[in-house]
Amino acid sequence: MGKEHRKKYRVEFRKNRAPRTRDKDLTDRVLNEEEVLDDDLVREERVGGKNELTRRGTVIGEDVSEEGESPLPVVLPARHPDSRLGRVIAVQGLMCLVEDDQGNSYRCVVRRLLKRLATDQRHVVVTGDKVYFYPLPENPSEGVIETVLPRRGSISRESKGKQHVIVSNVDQVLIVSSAAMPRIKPHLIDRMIVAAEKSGVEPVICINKVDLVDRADLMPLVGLYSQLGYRVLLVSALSGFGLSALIRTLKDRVSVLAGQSGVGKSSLLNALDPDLKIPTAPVSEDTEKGRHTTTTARLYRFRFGGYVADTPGIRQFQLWDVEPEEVVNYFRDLRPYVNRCKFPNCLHIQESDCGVKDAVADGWIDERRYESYCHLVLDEEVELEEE
Ligand SMILES: Nc1nc2c(ncn2[C@@H]2O[C@H](COP(=O)(O)OP(=O)(O)OP(=O)(O)O)[C@@H](O)[C@H]2O)c(=O)[nH]1
Ligand SMILES: [Zn+2]
Repeated sequence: MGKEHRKKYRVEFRKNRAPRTRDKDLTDRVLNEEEVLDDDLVREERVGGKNELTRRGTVIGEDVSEEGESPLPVVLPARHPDSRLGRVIAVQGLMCLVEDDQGNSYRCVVRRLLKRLATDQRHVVVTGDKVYFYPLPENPSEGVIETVLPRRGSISRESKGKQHVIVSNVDQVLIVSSAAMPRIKPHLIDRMIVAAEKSGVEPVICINKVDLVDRADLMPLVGLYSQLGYRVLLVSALSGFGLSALIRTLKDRVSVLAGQSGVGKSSLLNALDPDLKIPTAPVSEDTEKGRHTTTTARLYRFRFGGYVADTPGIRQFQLWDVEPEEVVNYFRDLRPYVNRCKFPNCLHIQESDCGVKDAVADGWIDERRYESYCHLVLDEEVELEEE
């Protein structure tokens, strides 16, 4: 993708740096308390077919990672007796805001041992992480994060060869576009599908403003994506059409809404849950140089259950550093034909004896999808102007 976008993203990143924390007292208190616990390690053992967390042979908690996920690290920091599961909903400097499953929130610091374990990561804990934490007895609204559970479906950006996670454990990206004003841009949808697939997050295509068009006109597009196995939702924030289906999709999951400006992301969130207080005013730009700041997103809880992750940068959910050879892997309609190409390093653009191009010519692959593929491989910008 073009340098323009990357640059733009970085600027937005800087704008959103978290304020410096004023919670030195809490940090100090916790660090002192930790000395006692640091050498008391917990082992993960397989007990009765499940991964159990044990301290000196006693089962103290069950591994909550789902089947097929990477197992927890073998040695984990000790569990505090009051330890419980929570989800990080925001990271502000050294503080993390953690919510338990009842929706109570705690301001937490990260245990020092945990920080030491993560050597090459700047942020040990990021928004979206599932963690074990314990509240402090002297102030139950404050706590300490002990363990971060394995992540999956993280949205991250890459800079200088390193990956920076903006939000972890995202279940789905809602690719929001509008049926009109601005007109629908299938190439942009394809681009965001690739970004979602690369992140390991399920893309859901959401076409807003269907009140402005005849829905029958959208059917070819809906059919195309449905055939590829993607969920497509037709909605209108204005008329309320399709909003109950959208609520069912968002309920109890962590979602990101992405899409170009003006398609109605804010209007949709407002229509779904007017109590959702997502600030829209741009954060003032910080020009301080030489200090690295990473913005992570923030999770907002829907009143019907589930979260939406948001930060201005995340809405322009873009491709970061997808190599040309990699692109075809994220086009599920092109992928089956690559083994028919003569050249193993075929990019399916100019090469002869190309299985993908043959499939396009024979009508097995939608031409427009193939064009999207070519745009992405050739690093061409998708038309973004308003009509
Ligand atoms: N007709 C119609 N207009 C809508 C609908 N949803 C949003 N709009 C209008 O579209 C415009 C843009 O909506 P926003 O919600 O600000 O769009 P956004 O995607 O959040 O835009 P950014 O904040 O710039 O990313 C507003 O004028 C809305 O009133 C809809 O379902 N139908
Ligand atoms: Zn080929």
